Amino acid sequence: MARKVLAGNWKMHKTRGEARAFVEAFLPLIEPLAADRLVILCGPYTCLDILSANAGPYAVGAQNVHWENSGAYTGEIAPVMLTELGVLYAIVGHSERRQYFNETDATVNRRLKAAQAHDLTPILCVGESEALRLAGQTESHIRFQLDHDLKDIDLDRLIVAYEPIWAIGTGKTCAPVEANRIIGLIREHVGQANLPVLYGGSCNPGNIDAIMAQDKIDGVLVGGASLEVQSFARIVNFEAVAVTS
Ligand SMILES: O=C[C@H](O)COP(=O)(O)O
Repeated sequence: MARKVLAGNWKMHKTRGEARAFVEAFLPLIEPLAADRLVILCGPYTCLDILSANAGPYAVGAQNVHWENSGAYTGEIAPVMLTELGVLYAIVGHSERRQYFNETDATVNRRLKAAQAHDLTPILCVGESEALRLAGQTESHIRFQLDHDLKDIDLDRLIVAYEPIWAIGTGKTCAPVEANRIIGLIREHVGQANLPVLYGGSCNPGNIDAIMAQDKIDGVLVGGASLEVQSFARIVNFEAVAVTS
């Protein structure tokens, strides 16, 4: 049985001390972890060793990864620097990277390849802006991203996250039924029946059960609500409920 993925993306939050305090308080709330769940904590680079020291009930992820293993790339992080710290996953192509740091589908593709070459499982983020959604271009935009980002990528070692940009950090969650529909389209377009596809965008303790009740959603990528211990623990401990409509 494929495990449900509950991934927290701390973005540029938490000092080392704060990360240590989070883990100490978090572990008792999620252990013993149900066998059908995989928890991933994607902290800032400066916290990865702290997260790794306590890994087991959860796995450690990074928020990006470069395509070279060394070189004159100021501010970047190499795959081997992450694996040396026990990192197993790396978010690639997050909309904040695309929006603020000029990530393109070409660089996203290079990062995905490098991650896989070094046994990091990438979590590729795709999703449309509000303008694209209003223009009726959600599906075509996502298909374009997938076609370019996933060129020559091993589809057996990949997680995709559908993150509508208009739902990120806004409190405007995509309706679970609609997220389920888009996630179904993503899996179909990629052509990999067992591809894990997550939803991301204003997930919180109040909506997690409804999101996880959808049949095509394999988990969530959580930003703001993963920063607070009780909140992320409630998300990890989501209650599986049957879809009624
Ligand atoms: O990577 C996480 C997403 O950007 C979602 O962030 P959010 O849960 O704060 O909306």
